[in-house]
Amino acid sequence: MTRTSPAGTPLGDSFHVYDTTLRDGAQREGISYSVADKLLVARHLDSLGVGFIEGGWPGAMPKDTEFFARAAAGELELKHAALVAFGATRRPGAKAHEDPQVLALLHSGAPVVTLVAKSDRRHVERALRTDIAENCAMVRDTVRFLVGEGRRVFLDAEHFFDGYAYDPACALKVLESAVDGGADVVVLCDTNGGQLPTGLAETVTDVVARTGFRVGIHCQDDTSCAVANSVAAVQAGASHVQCTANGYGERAGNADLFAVVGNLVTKLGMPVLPADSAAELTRVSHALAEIANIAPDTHQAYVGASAFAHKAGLHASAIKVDPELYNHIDPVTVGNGMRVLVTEMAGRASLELKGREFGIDLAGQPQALSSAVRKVKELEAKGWSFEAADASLELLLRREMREDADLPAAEPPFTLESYRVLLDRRPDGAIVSEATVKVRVDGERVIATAEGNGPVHALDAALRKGLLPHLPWLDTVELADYKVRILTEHPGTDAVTRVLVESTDGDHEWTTVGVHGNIVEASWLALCDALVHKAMHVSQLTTS
Ligand SMILES: CC(=O)SCCNC(=O)CCNC(=O)[C@H](O)C(C)(C)COP(=O)(O)OP(=O)(O)OC[C@H]1O[C@@H](n2cnc3c(N)ncnc32)[C@H](O)[C@@H]1OP(=O)(O)O
Ligand SMILES: CC(=O)C(=O)O
Repeated sequence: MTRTSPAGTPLGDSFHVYDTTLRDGAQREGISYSVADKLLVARHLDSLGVGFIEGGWPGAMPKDTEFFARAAAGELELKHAALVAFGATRRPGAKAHEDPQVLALLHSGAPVVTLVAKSDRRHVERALRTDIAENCAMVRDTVRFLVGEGRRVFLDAEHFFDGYAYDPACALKVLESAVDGGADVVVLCDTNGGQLPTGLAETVTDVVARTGFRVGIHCQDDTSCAVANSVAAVQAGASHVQCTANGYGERAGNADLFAVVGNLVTKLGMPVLPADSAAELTRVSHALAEIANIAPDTHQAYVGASAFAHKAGLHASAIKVDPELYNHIDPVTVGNGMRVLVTEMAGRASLELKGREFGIDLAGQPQALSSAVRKVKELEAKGWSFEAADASLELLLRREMREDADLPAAEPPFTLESYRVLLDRRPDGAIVSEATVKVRVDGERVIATAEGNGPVHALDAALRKGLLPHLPWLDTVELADYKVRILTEHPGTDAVTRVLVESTDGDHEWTTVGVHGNIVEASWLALCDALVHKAMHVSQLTTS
């Protein structure tokens, strides 16, 4: 079922994108938001245009209570979203208007409250240790009290799918009690995350048909189907979808907001966010990963750095004709971009496309192209890896294209005569490396020696010392990262070392690779490529 407004404008209250990053997302092992983090997350989510932001459980945790207090005091001005306080119904045998946890929800100042309630008879009887009638009274009373106080109330029916399979009448009674009390939406929760899309959709269809209630969906990701389950629920009639940024959540997580919204917008044509928001999905996803202090998942659908990265040569050959042939959407729609990766799986098309990224037109150079493909495959078989080392790949391509007089030289601005590295263990236990390099630059023979805290550091320092008077731009170049991997995958042959060097000049970063049986030589090769790459771009700037 596709719900679109005729004008393509956001669906507003007829469809809810409900974010629970700050509550369910915070239940992920390893996440601990400060109050300032929570305010920042809420601002990002609001900028995206989600309808509801569940801020946490006021009264249960001091940080959540403070978050709502600071939001109410003016630190959180929401343009799109309504702030939601989450909490449980009154306790069995208590009065809603006297239950301190219910009062904390009211006093949070949030205009919307989501109450969690048991809807599986086994939970009611064994975990809550009460009967169905009292459970339903807890729901009805608490909703009615909060609605009477002017709050909009949603009900999260915990363990709904398991409960409905076990005792449907009991599960439906809980929903009826909520609606009787004045709840706007009853949210069917796959709390244990064990559902699969077909069965879950059947239940949603059934509940919508039997009750006519406005139904929402909340899916945990224990079968890795949270996104599929959420989308299936929407197709079956749910008009409120709960999800979290990047799928953060209890155990295996929750439905990923960016994939759920990506699917609803681009596959079902449902304008569930304001018009420009889809293009912000990638940026916001990465910003929220940063705040959670979790490295972004590069393979995340829609927003991951690899979501539109193509490695196989056959893919590239079709993409060369038309990118749509191998992309399920235009990546720009969700603020992402397409990349072509060059590895041993590359063909001529991969290198031609990659060349375009570097500003090199290889289309009319079939021989250079074939020779570059052969070289990439040979080197990758020996342990080189170009997919993470664009700068070395660019140099390789330019060297293959050396016939083309218009291209800047990819030749080193210096030539090596020799280098020597010494390791000195001093009497106090300190280990110091010393390197001497002998190079030719500007027709001069230069000999330079420097110390460093390791052989590669010393080598880098000696090279810079010798070259700096001749190549002043070297002053801006810094080694930003250095990664080493020992490759032992070729049985019967000696291990080789792969070194990746990331360099920066303050404006740009570039990565180069070196492979050799000796770690110092592997590092030297990567360092040289880094400097040659910079030199090439300096000469490009001065000649253009
Ligand atoms: C499915 C979900 O993810 S829902 C969100 C769950 N989130 C959290 O639990 C995080 C915040 N929780 C907390 O800080 C604490 O658990 C609190 C403050 C809520 C409760 O703490 P305590 O009072 O010490 O109780 P405790 O955590 O041991 O047990 C929960 C109690 O709530 C009761 N309870 C559970 N669900 C409900 C409900 N839907 N309505 C009313 N009471 C409930 C339990 O029966 C239990 O009661 P008991 O103390 O009489 O045994
Ligand atoms: C409410 C909730 O987080 C759940 O049922 O999983």
